[in-house]
Amino acid sequence: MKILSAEQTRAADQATIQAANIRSDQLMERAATAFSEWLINHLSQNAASEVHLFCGPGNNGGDGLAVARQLHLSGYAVHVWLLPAATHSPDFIINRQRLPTAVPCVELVSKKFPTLAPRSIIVDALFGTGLSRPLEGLAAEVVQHLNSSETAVFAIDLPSGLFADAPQPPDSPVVRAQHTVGFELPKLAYLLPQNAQLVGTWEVLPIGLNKEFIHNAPVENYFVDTNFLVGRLPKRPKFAHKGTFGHALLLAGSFGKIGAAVLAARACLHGGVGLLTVRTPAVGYIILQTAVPEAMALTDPASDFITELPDLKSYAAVGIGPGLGQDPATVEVLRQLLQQAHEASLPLILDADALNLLGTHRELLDQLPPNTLLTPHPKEFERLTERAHNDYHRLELLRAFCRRHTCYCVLKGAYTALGTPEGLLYFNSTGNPGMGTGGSGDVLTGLLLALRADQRLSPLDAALLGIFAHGHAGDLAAQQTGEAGLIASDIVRFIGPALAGLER
Ligand SMILES: NC(=O)C1=CN([C@@H]2O[C@H](COP(=O)(O)OP(=O)(O)OC[C@H]3O[C@@H](n4cnc5c(N)ncnc54)[C@H](OP(=O)(O)O)[C@@H]3O)[C@@H](O)[C@H]2O)[C@@H](O)CC1
Ligand SMILES: Nc1ncnc2c1ncn2[C@@H]1O[C@H](COP(=O)(O)OP(=O)(O)O)[C@@H](O)[C@H]1O
Ligand SMILES: [K+]
Repeated sequence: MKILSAEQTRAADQATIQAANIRSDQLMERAATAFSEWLINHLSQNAASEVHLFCGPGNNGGDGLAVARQLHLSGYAVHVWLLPAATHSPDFIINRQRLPTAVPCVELVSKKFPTLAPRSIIVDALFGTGLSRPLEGLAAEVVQHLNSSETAVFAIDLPSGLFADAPQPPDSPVVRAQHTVGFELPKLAYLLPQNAQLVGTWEVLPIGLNKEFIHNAPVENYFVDTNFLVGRLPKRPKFAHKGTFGHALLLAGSFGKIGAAVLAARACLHGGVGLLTVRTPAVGYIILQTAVPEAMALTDPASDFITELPDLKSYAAVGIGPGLGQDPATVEVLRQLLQQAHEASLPLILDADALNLLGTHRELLDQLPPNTLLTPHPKEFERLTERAHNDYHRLELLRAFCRRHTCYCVLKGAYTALGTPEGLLYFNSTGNPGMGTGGSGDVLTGLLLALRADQRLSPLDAALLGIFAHGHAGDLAAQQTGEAGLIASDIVRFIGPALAGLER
């Protein structure tokens, strides 16, 4: 799915109105109906005594008024509270007129805000994508009042005060919603950690926005769901053999961290690689051969760290980093790997300590072969770049980093973001907080290595499929283990089922 800017969302509205030959108030009615149906469905499980709708002067307020009418006609006890304004949008005015007189509708007055009965709910329809500046004055007071009440808030399109695709100044008032319900496509604001307490859980409802407009809209951000990827993983041909799927080399582990190599190796095998060779320090030999008999062990002469780069000529892709440690000899291995992989156009994946080494030896960043895939968590990313002021800034750093180094970079977390050399960002939709557990990232590296070794996949598809399947495997595992009980090995067990759903 594409993520449109606030401006493009308005243009999509207009394109839909023209192409479908409908009036703008008819499109508003669609949006309001979708929201009302969602809310009624939601409330049937959590009975509410009263619904209080707080409506602003624009189309977000117009949506709120249409929802108020629909809920009233469905038998709900509804109260409308209007934010006074000098001007109102035409569709606000139409829906104000359509509001049945039986619905109490009152203008908000400073310091005389309504006290809400227990078990009532709030619908926040003050401001949506048309927010043009931070809230102040009466609007800010209303937001503070809503946030201080114990009542659950359901936001239409955006929690009021939050910009759809830009940061607001620190401490500017924003509604804290339990749920945010948007239309057709997700907004960038939904996906950022800094907005988690404001947006709450979210979903988007289809309202038939013009497909052609969306198809042609140039965007920098995508939201990757099942539909986006399904069919992108090639099936394994009948007469395929292990050579078809590539031979991967994994350099991982150090004394005390051979487990990281084991996890990445298992994930790589479950990711469908044809052959896997693992380079660990000598201390890892018996552990690896015992824990992962399917992998070949190519042990380093040194006991505790990797100190020598093996010959690379048989491999289709190389992954380096999980549990690697940061011994000076390992830096030289990384330096040689970057150089030789560049010469041989060998796909590379860099994770964990390989990234930390890049952070302390920044000159190596200029040696990254084109299309290298890096998988930092935010702290590792900071070591490669700089400290971000906020989540939007971090995403711009990611875009710039990928452009500058012609690389793919996976910024891990909830809604993991993949940056591409073109400066595009792809946000992943799968995964759960149970995956915040040691070794989850090693599993991702192994899986990505398998997909990069498969020559049938582009670098972009390999990365997107790997990130999505990793999160989905975590979700499948959590159904059995619960989130707290989830460990990285559980993710590995579900890689197969997660990939199967994506096959062509
Ligand atoms: N395609 C879709 O997704 C569809 C979207 N739809 C709905 O439309 C919504 C967008 O509506 P919208 O464009 O009218 O903007 P909205 O958010 O109501 O605010 C604009 C008003 O607020 C005012 N204002 C702004 N900032 C302010 C501030 N800080 N403090 C005070 N005032 C401020 C601004 O005035 P001005 O900036 O001109 O001074 C103007 O009066 C969208 O979120 C969704 O709910 C559906 O109906 C149909 C399909
Ligand atoms: N709250 C979350 N929601 C979704 N995915 C998560 C969440 N927390 C962690 N993950 C995923 O788990 C993995 C953790 O990686 P990382 O931090 O490198 O762990 P480790 O270093 O322990 O292996 C990443 O792929 C990340 O996207
Ligand atoms: K709103």
